[in-house]
Amino acid sequence: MTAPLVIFDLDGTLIDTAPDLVASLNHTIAAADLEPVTYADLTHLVGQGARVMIRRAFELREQPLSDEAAEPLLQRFLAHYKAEMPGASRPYPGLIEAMERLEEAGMRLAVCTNKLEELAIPLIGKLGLSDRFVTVTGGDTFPVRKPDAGHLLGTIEKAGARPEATVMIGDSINDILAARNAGIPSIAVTFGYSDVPVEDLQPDHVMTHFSELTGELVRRLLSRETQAPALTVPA
Ligand SMILES: O=C(O)COP(=O)(O)O
Ligand SMILES: [Mg+2]
Repeated sequence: MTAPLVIFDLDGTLIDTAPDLVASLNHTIAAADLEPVTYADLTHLVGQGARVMIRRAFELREQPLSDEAAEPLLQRFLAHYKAEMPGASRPYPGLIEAMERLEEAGMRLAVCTNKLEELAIPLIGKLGLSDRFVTVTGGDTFPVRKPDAGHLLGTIEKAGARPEATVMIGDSINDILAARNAGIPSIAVTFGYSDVPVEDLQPDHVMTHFSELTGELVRRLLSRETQAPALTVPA
């Protein structure tokens, strides 16, 4: 039997990257004389990677952005973000202990993020987390990205795991929809960058702190089909 796999989203789930995303985005859009964005704005901008984040910032400020103008702005963002990395970004409280618990329970861990690989992989490395994950896939690893099921299924395949034995943990609609599209259980964290209450996304479980993440919880979510008959009311 293959070991269960727990897949984590990155921004807003594993790592609190918001201050650095806001700083690099504001550095980027300042070149086009756009007003800086705030943390509250970020919840509407983040989720589909840097290119989309820049485009959404222009939409927020009701400014046009041509494809030709977007490319140098993306390069400006990447250069700034890479130069500062890891900046103020830190793992969320309790993450390391939670990962250790899952490893001790015989589970394997992976990352599935819409962040570009060239940002995600070094960031995880600089925070000393690389050895924890069997694979890290980014928004540009496959032809599709979250919420497309292909991103999660591709991550599962790279990890040598099976969809039936995988749980997804994330902070946004992209993560919960990707899990639903791939037919795997999802855990939504409340401490990330969702622009709606995560309960509204109807994940299989809601988590307010990593202290709640145990092997027992993962196993319970994986066996939900077998649990379902026990919940039916006898005639
Ligand atoms: O950087 C983004 O826009 C999204 O990244 P995430 O998928 O790790 O949340
Ligand atoms: Mg996220």
